[in-house]
Amino acid sequence: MTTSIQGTASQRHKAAPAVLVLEDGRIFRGRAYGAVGVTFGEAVFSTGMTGYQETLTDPSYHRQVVVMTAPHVGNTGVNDEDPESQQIWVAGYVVRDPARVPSNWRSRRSLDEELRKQGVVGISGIDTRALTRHLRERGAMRVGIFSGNALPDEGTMLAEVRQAPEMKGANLSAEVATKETYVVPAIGEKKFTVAAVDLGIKGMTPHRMAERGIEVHVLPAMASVEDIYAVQPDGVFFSNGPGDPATADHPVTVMQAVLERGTPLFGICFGNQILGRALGFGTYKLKYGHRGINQPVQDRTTGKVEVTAHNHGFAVDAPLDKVSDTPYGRAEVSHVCLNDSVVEGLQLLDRPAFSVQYHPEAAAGPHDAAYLFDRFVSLMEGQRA
Ligand SMILES: NC(=O)CC[C@H](N)C(=O)O
Repeated sequence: MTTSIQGTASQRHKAAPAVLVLEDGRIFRGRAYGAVGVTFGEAVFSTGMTGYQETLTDPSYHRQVVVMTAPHVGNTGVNDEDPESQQIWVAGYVVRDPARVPSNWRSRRSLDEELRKQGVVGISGIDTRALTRHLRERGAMRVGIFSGNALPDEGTMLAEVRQAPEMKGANLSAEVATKETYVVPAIGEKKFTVAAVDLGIKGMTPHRMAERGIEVHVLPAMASVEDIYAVQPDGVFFSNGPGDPATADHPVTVMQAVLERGTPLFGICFGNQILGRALGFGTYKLKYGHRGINQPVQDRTTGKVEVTAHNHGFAVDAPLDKVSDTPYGRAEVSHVCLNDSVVEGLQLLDRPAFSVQYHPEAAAGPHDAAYLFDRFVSLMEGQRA
């Protein structure tokens, strides 16, 4: 144990210098954390104090550099049970004060080690509170992290950041989704079959369905309507995922065909934005998004407030105060964020379809919204009755 403490401390002492450069010219200097190198992405902040493994492995974070507002990160190390996908997806990782000694009965290795193993460039030792306040004031923006002993001058780094692609207009689902269909079997007795379109799905989502007796066929992002109906689904699901929903034309068209047929439909996060578009609403980029595990959302059908996990930078532009007429019948905003009145859920009144912008699978996060998976089951039961 003593050796590992000394080892970690001396490694950190020796960590190469690192610089974080925002596209508006603001610069933070710290030390390399994880892999040494260069990375670019969209700078976003997450306020979750726990669940860093789930955050890092959520495919929706593809091409984003995540700033953790919690000052201590890595305290419980890295285990083999909590990842939400096969790899870390964040483009870069920004922490204030990494754990010197990870400690947890499930821990297999340190977070620093895992980031290095997976080639994820990070930075530590910077004022993440100041950085977060900056992003709140100026909005999410492009960022670069540069680490190593021979760094380019500031002007060169800034020019490189400004050449990196923006999140607005990015079409990324196919880069993270499965290439082949796979099946997550029902736990216990099988009651339903669901076709889940993988736009960047988190592992906990099919698991939450499997727990309810659903056999989940996870299909690639570019799956066709025929591919979906080939599995004879009782319901169709559209997952979370990275990128700008305004670019996701293929899933929108596919979803419209599902709505047309009246198959029970459920969407989470990107899936909610796809439903918004399928109904004819627009989407827009939020100034700095919602990312964390304690966002208050009101379910407008019951009036109940739930504390929920979020990870979204875009939102649906639908009217809060009226029922809308759409090509698939009447639709309404079912959930709303109590911090800023952003649309957090949609439901159709004449067809069995609904979606939420946040994460009822709760990985990580509170379980307040688990009832939404039961609502999906009720829709499928209703269709059979
Ligand atoms: N978690 C998600 O599905 C995110 C959806 C979309 N990429 C956004 O940022 O809003």
